[in-house]
Amino acid sequence: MEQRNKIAIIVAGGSGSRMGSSIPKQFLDLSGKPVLWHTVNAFVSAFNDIRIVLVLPEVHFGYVEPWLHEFNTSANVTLVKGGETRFHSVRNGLQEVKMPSVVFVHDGVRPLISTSLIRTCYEAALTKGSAIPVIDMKDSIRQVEGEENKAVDREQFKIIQTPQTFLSEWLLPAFELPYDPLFTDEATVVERQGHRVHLVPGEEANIKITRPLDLTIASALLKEKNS
Ligand SMILES: Nc1ccn([C@@H]2O[C@H](COP(=O)(O)OP(=O)(O)OP(=O)(O)O)[C@@H](O)[C@H]2O)c(=O)n1
Ligand SMILES: C[C@](O)(CO)[C@H](O)COP(=O)(O)O
Repeated sequence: MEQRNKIAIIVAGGSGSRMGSSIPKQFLDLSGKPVLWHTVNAFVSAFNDIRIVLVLPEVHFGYVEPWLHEFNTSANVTLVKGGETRFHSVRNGLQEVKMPSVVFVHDGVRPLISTSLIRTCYEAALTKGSAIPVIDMKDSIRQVEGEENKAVDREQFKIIQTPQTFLSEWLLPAFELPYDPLFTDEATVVERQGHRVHLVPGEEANIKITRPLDLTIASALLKEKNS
């Protein structure tokens, strides 16, 4: 199979308002290392020829410099300034994609991503153009409209994860579209450009650290993973 350059855009440009911590959640401690360290480590462990683009608020560049050298030996890590929304942070990161590549876009706050899911996304994107990890819903869901609410069939819905992975020739033109608040992930942007996105099975453990409880869960999952 054809091989491609691999580039991971890890977005960590948010402020973590739902976490409510004094420093953004991507820099909080998770089992002795910053959350973001675990995320970068997963990509570097998946491929030894991957390039990492780390998108951060400029004021926080100093937070990663103490440990970045650990990864700069095996991977080439570039720091890029974050944007106003996740979409703008991804767009800033994409400026670094200058050659035909498979591009992973991953939330910096999903530190439990496995190397096998990263590799699966790469292979699927090579053949299908894109790979979007999804998991099933396990709760019942209801649609709320004003004062009314009604049950809906959860089999018709999936929970969307990252890394959302694409051939660069799909992703780069899509990110020239004007921003729309509905662009909460890359699949939505690429779909707006006219592509059908390809879903792959995600992982229950690939949680997004959003609120304080998620950090407790991530810590337990990491202990189990490393035991
Ligand atoms: N302007 C932004 C906003 C978000 N992100 C990143 O996108 C990922 C998913 O976003 P989310 O969990 O919503 O993070 P925050 O925006 O930081 O959190 P909150 O919405 O609670 O403020 C995170 O890794 C976050 O750092 C980013 O790079 N740039
Ligand atoms: C990209 C994402 O993680 C897929 O589930 C999600 O859309 C990010 O949403 P957020 O509101 O920025 O946390």
